[in-house]
Amino acid sequence: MPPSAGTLTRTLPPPPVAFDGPLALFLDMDGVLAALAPTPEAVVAEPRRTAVLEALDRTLGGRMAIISGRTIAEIDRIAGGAARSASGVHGLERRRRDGSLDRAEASPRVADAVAAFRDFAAAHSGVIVEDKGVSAGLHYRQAPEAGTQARALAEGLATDTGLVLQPGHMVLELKTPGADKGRALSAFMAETPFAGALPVMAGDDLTDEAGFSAAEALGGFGVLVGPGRETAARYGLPDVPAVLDWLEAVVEARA
Ligand SMILES: O=P(O)(O)OC[C@H]1O[C@H](O[C@H]2O[C@H](CO)[C@@H](O)[C@H](O)[C@H]2O)[C@H](O)[C@@H](O)[C@@H]1O
Repeated sequence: MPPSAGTLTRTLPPPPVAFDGPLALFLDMDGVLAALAPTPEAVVAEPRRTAVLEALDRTLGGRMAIISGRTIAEIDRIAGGAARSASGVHGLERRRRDGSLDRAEASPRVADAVAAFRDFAAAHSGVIVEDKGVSAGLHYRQAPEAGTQARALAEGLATDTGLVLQPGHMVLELKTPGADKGRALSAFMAETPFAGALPVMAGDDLTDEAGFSAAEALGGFGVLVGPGRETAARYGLPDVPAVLDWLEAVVEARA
C-alpha cells in the first residue's frame, strides 16, 4: 500500500523505482536536479544531470518534463538541452516535445514590479533582481537581513498590481496570474506522449505543491525533496544527490 498524501510531520518514505505501467516524470530544477547556489547564474550544466535526463527521455518514451520557476531558456542552459518538454516560470510558459510553445501574455504590471525591485536592490547590497518577462524575482540569498523588508515590499506590490506573490527559497516573485505548476502538469498529461501514464512530480518548493496535488488527482503522486513539511507529496528524498540516484535507478529498472 502506498503511503497517503496530506499533512505529514514524519519522514516520508523513498519513492519506488519500478512501476508496472507507463510512467510520466515531472521534475523541478533548483533544489531537486540542481543544488541551491548563491546566485541563479551560478548553476550550470553538469554531465551527470544531463546524462540521466537523456536516459529518462529515452526510457520513458519522451514522458519526462522539467517544470520550473526558471524560464525555458534557463532550463535548457542548465539541463544541457536534455529536456525537450519543459514548462517555465511556474507554468506561465510550456514547450511541447515537438517544439510548439504556449506562453502567457505578460501582465503590464510586471514592468512596475521590476522597477520597484530594482530601486530596492539599489538600496540593499547583495539583493538581485531577476526579470523573467512574465514575472519578476527579488533574490535576497546574499542579503538575508533584507528579507523582512523585501517581503513587505513584495506583498504591497502584489496588492497594488494584482500580480501573484510566489515565495521561494530566499526569493520573492511577482508573477502574471493564471498559471501554476499543477496546471502545467495537467496540460502535459492531456497530450501525447504523456496521456494515460502515471504522473510523478518531484519538487522541493512551495510552488511544487500544486504539481503534487495535480499528480495525485490524476492517479499519481508527489515526491518532496528536502526537509519535511506540510505537503501533498506521498514520498520524500533528502537532497539532490538522492534524486539523481533515484532517477538512475528508475532508468535501470526499466532497462
Ligand atoms: O521551480 P524551480 O526550478 O525550483 O525554480 C525556483 C527558482 O529557482 C531559482 O532561484 C533559486 O535558485 C537559485 C540558484 O540555486 C538561488 O540562488 C535562489 O536563492 C533560489 O531561489 C531561479 O533563479 C528562480 O527564477 C526560480 O523561480
